[in-house]
Amino acid sequence: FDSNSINKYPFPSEQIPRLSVADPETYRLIKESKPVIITDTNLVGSAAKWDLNYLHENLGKGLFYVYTSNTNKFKYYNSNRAEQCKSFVNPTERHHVTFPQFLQMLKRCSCTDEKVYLQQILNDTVGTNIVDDFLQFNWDWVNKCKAAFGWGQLSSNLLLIGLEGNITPVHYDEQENFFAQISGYKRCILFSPDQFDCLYPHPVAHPCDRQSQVDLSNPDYKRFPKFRNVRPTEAIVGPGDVLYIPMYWWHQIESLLSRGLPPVTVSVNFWYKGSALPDKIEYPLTPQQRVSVMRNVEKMLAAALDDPDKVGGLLRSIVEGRYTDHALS
Ligand SMILES: O=C(O)CCC(=O)C(=O)O
Ligand SMILES: [Fe+2]
Repeated sequence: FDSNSINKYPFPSEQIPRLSVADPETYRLIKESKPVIITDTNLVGSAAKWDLNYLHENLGKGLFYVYTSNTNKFKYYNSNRAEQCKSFVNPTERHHVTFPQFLQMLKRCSCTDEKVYLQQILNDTVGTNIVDDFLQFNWDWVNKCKAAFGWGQLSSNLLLIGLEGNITPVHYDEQENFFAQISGYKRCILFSPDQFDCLYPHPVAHPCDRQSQVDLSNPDYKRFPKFRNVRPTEAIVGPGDVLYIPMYWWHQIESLLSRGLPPVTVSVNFWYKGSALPDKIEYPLTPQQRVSVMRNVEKMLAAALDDPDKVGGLLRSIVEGRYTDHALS
């Protein structure tokens, strides 16, 4: 990758450890819900040949979700909620197209400022060669991890084909993630769930639930003063690397400029449901459990008031002058 293409940010960061699949330390970190780059897993080795030509020939006639953006940012939004919310302006446009149509869109990008990003959950419309490659993923290893960490079911594998320079802005997911890089390089900037207050996510009922309101490249410190305290941990993943993104960990993912051709990055993630609650809750709650509690409170209020716009006012009535100035004593 081209190191000149690495964005500069106004915060210091640490490096995510990079460890072998054979190193016991890898599993200690995953057990503690800490990010780690795992090398030599051969998790998606059978997909190393998934370049645009091979995918074109083998992906089949199904339809793919492709997003277009007039900036290089692809902020996720819930399209059902976006439709209900009149004042919301979609940050990207979503298209449902065949793979050849996606290739056309990629070609067109080279002469406009528009960027495209294919993000499609792998399904049974793919051709037999892709099915064979999929079956040769290192299921033995991931299944062992799933069992060892008590994770729930594999919920999906998202295929991501992005253009260099594409950015997925900072957000968190409610699932465990083995993020497998196939081709090209991505910079992954992660923030632990205890930095919730610094990252100011949109309200839970908002179309951009789970996304931070802060633009990392141009933070509005007036609105988001605590963003000054963020301390991420980051790494660059390349072909063959697997990044463990723990549930509720914030992440921003940036496709770096490649020196070679074609200028695309290919990744497949493995999203797993989190582990079941322990029999006995221990206190203090973990930062992850705290986020989960906050989400539930917001959801209950939105449902009870039957109007997400009224949640803020009610929360203010509870808090202001009552929990703001005094300790409980
Ligand atoms: O690779 C990307 O651009 C985003 C991936 C992501 O956010 C995820 O796998 O959870
Ligand atoms: Fe994500």
